[in-house]
Amino acid sequence: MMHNDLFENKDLKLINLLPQEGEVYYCGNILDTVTADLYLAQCIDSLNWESDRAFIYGKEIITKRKVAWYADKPVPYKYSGHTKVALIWPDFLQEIKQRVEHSSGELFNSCLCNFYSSGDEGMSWHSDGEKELIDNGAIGALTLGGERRFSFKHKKSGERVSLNLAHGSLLIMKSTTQKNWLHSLPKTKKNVGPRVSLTFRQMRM
Ligand SMILES: O=C(O)CCC(=O)C(=O)O
Ligand SMILES: [Fe+2]
Repeated sequence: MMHNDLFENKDLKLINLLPQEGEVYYCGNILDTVTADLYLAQCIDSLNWESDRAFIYGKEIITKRKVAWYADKPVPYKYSGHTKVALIWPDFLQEIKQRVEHSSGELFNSCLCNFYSSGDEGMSWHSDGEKELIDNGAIGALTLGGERRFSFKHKKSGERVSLNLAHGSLLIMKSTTQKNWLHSLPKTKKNVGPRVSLTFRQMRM
């Protein structure tokens, strides 16, 4: 049995962490530690990790963070100014997707996977509003590995909201969150272990 099912367990009401113009829910752990450890090892060993390329002030850089992208079909997807083609789900990733769908009450057809090998890697302020994504579609982000801080910043007011993302936990961003808020995974000097995030998405396809 999973404990934090958003919609199955009517007693457990999740609170919207954003004060305005968006919806973010932290479900806490949806996987027990043993399962989360196993999935982390499988992700690190068998996902098709590649360095990401990004444009910073017009200059192309290769990120230390690695990414891999999976979907129901081999659809092209523009990310950081580059076009990638999605790979088809390995069985264990499909299994994780079903758990995330069950806990969030949402359906997903793609997943951008991120691998941060240490606290020296992070993700700077951005929102996930690519045109390939369904407008106001939900994103379900499962964390595996080292606990990290995650922050939101309102695009106009600069107002901030932060939380920690635990091993095996699920964060849901939905509604107008991407339109009105930026998010980031700050680097940290703390000695944190490797972290994988599986960000399940709803694409037009
Ligand atoms: O690693 C995370 O938790 C967030 C990653 C993220 O924001 C993204 O993939 O767009
Ligand atoms: Fe993001």
